[in-house]
Amino acid sequence: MLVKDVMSQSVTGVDADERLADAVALMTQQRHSCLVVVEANKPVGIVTERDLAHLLSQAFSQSLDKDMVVAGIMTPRPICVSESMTLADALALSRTRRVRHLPVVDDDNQLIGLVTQTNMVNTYADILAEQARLETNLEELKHLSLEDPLMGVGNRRAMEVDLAFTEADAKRHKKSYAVSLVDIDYFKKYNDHYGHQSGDEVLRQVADIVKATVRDSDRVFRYGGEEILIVMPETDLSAAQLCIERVRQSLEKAAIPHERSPFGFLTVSGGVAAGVASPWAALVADADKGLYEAKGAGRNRISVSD
Ligand SMILES: Nc1nc2c(ncn2[C@@H]2O[C@H](COP(=O)(O)OP(=O)(O)OP(=O)(O)O)[C@@H](O)[C@H]2O)c(=O)[nH]1
Repeated sequence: MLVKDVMSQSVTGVDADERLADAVALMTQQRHSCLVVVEANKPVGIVTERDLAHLLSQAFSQSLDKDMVVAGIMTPRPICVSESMTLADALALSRTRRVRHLPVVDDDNQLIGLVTQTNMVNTYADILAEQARLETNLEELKHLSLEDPLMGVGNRRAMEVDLAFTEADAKRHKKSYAVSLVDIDYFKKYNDHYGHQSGDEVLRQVADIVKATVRDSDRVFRYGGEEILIVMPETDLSAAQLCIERVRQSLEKAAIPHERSPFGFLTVSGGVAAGVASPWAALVADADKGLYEAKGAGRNRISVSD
């Protein structure tokens, strides 16, 4: 935000030898809080309400000279700024130099506007209000977001929407759909041994391998923690088992070192379930049972719950 974005171009420039009475009349008429005194339109002074108040206080003690000229009360050498100065710098200047009015000049020092402290503070208040509004929007957007930022796959909310759609579609077309839960083996030990940050990196790596292995029509979601859920539309149980077995083998081939696993590298276990008219929550529960059995049977394998 620059000075030119907030400055007022309605600024009263007066000659230093203009009659003060006329200048003040002009100021009142135009409802300006200051006059910038110019010589060939170059600011040479400034008369503010404060100067007039000072004059008024003198008027109580002595009679006013009716022919007094503007130069008689102006503050000489006003602090001028260029229109390309940032608002923050202009505000800082007005605060440190204790001036509330900054004439704005061009490269030739010609008066082109005026920026006041009130202008600037009001604009900042507007910016802060706008910022607060944008932050609220961002929070809402994050909430509405459908992607898990760590794994770069769909989040649980996206998963539920997708599963409901896939279930309805399978029922309508009387075609089987399948789900699988895939879980990294000994992941707690991985975190403990390599650190949580490496754990995060490996989660993304595993998600990438899963995405690259399944069919384009299959969809991958983070179910929670280190568990991944795969939705396979138009897929029966045996085809789903083959697909998830390929995922397991892809992980084996990637041979990501895991010193604390008895396999020596990172492995996954999986459970698979399929059905035509089954509610998706029932299929996910069956896949979870299969996963539990695969873990119990020694890990690095795929199971189907009976
Ligand atoms: N780095 C990292 N770790 C996570 C994240 N989410 C969950 N975890 C960790 O994943 C680990 C899961 O541990 P467990 O449920 O005991 O499973 P496990 O150690 O893989 O054991 P098994 O599944 O039985 O082979 C916990 O230590 C969690 O802290 C995450 O986003 N990042």
